[in-house]
Amino acid sequence: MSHLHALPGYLTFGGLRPAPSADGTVVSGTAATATPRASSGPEPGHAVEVTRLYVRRGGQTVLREVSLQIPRGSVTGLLGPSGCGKSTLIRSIMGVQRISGGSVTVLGRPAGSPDLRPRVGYVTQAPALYDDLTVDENLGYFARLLGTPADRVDEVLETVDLDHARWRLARNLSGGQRARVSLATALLGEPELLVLDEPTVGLDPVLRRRLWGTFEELAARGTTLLVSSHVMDEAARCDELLLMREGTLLATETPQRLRARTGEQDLEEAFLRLALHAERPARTATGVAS
Ligand SMILES: Nc1ncnc2c1ncn2[C@@H]1O[C@H](COP(=O)(O)OP(=O)(O)OP(=O)(O)O)[C@@H](O)[C@H]1O
Repeated sequence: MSHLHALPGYLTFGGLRPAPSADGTVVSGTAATATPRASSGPEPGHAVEVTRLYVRRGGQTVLREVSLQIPRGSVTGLLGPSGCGKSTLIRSIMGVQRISGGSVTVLGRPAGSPDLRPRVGYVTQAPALYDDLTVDENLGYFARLLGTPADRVDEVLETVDLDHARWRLARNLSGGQRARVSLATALLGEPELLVLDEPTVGLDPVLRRRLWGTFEELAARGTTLLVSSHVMDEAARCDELLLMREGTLLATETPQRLRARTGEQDLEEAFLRLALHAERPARTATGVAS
């Protein structure tokens, strides 16, 4: 499973005490001091290009022949059932996963390149916070590292609806609240690519909707977002969908194209239809990866 790298968001390790991840892993290569971008609007080209990616974990091939492109300035949803390989693909994109074949290019550079650190933000499923600091202190600490104006902390706390918990110690927060602080930390700056591994797990529908609104606003300003989820109703909020199953990419579609292609209005039904096609290779539809 994925783990937050040393610091949530896109912060440097230099001279810092790394926050613990769930399994004690401390991963470099995804964090750095970030300067908010002055320009807005997407740059040309793809933010992420994955070509014929293979990954083995625990003696099993968990990603097979995965190829995809993620356009800049979009919200791309990475969807599929639990265990299909979403986190592993994300880890590969972040350059923290050993790969056994293929290539992964991020913002024109090999995944994990040190110079990507200020340009990429990453929030994993396991929030990593400083438990002995309050929410305000956690966010203030990262804001100072980023050189972000102090009032940005107010904004991100409002975005994740945690104003009321501002003065509480991180260790006393619920799991959902901790996840929201982690996300707030990642929102402090403005990375070119923001990768969020199941950011809405455990959140109530109102907050989920608000966060998806935030993702769309960020994309409108030129940020590329890759958001994994196994909740298919979130797929409708995405510009592009990467649909995974059992370590393979079933399809890359917009929600509209997916509905048209399968004849299903409900995206969950559409996904199931694609999955059934994949189980019958002889009848695989055009463009559906085997
Ligand atoms: N550390 C590990 N060692 C061995 N196998 C692993 C490890 N982590 C994950 N796997 C396996 O790799 C496969 C893909 O796991 P991954 O965490 O990428 O799935 P996922 O789609 O993100 O799942 P979820 O939605 O439950 O988070 C699964 O079969 C899982 O059991």
